[in-house]
Amino acid sequence: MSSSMLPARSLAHAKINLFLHITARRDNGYHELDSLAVFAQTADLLTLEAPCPAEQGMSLAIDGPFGAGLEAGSDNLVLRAASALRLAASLSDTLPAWQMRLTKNLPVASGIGGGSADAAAALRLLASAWQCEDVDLAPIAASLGADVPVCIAQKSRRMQGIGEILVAAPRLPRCAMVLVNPGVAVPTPAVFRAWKESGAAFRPSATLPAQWHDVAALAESLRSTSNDLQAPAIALFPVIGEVLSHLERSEECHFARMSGSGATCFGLYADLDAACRAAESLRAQGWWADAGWVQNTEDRR
Ligand SMILES: C[C@](O)(CO)[C@H](O)COP(=O)(O)OP(=O)(O)OC[C@H]1O[C@@H](n2ccc(N)nc2=O)[C@H](O)[C@@H]1O
Ligand SMILES: Nc1ncnc2c1ncn2[C@@H]1O[C@H](COP(=O)(O)OP(=O)(O)OP(=O)(O)O)[C@@H](O)[C@H]1O
Repeated sequence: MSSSMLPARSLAHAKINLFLHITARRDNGYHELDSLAVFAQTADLLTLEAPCPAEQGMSLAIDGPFGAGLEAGSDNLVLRAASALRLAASLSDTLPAWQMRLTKNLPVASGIGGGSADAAAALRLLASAWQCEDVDLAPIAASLGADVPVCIAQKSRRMQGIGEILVAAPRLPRCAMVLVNPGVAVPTPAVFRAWKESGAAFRPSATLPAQWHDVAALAESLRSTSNDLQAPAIALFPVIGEVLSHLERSEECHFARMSGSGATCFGLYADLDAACRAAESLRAQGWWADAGWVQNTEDRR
């Protein structure tokens, strides 16, 4: 990448699970899923600000509304992604390192895959900066976390296996979405554990049509699916139930559910103005709320 192309930026969009069925458990303790992941308009922003000599090493600065409290050390998924790419692509130690900046707009540990989206953005940007675009990012992504593979392309996808099997999603209608987070950080392993301890049965994969023509049809289909992690997450964090009732009562909301392992919940609307009004009333509860279009739907590719 020439310095005239700097800074290089990538948006890391929030991933939302419209449904999530737990279909099996692997010997390593991970769960097999059937899930429909879509991407919200709201996003973190990752920037490659400047190259620096290799011996200085990669560095990460973090700002943004959810930046405080997020460590910028080697455990950060952005730096873990950089190391994993270097290793997998057998890159020379003499390649320049980068000063990177993460603007953290998405709540942390909130079921919308913010850290995974950041890791995927780092893989995309650094593969270009280090001119190794021909390296297959999928296995590197999978080694970083179950949600990272789907965040590479940031397109609506059916996620299966533990998240590494990505298949085409039905065609989605133009759809506005509200995201609401009540400010509790939810550790994903604890919610999977609570699901297991509840004794719930595995659920079959969902049966979906090839497309949905409008939000009402999408909502009708989603009612025959489930987020199997929602009940255990509510048992651990009852405020999630309150968030859902507020969303369900908002005007013109077709459907509300928790995403991933929570605590963020989403509402679906045909109209962006209705979604913006709902987000405003949810913010009045003291919660983080965002309204925007679902990405890559029929008329928004
Ligand atoms: C709940 C989802 O967000 C749905 O998209 C993902 O399945 C979780 O993705 P993630 O946060 O990237 O997950 P990882 O960081 O790989 O795993 C965190 C922990 O969640 C549990 N885990 C995760 C994914 C999965 N398919 N089965 C699991 O049991 C495991 O206890 C694991 O140790
Ligand atoms: N760049 C990052 N952004 C957010 N969290 C990060 C990052 N790097 C490391 N982490 C750690 O990863 C954990 C999960 O964060 P993340 O925000 O991705 O959770 P999540 O939204 O629940 O993800 P998922 O929906 O994939 O389960 C947090 O405990 C956090 O400390």
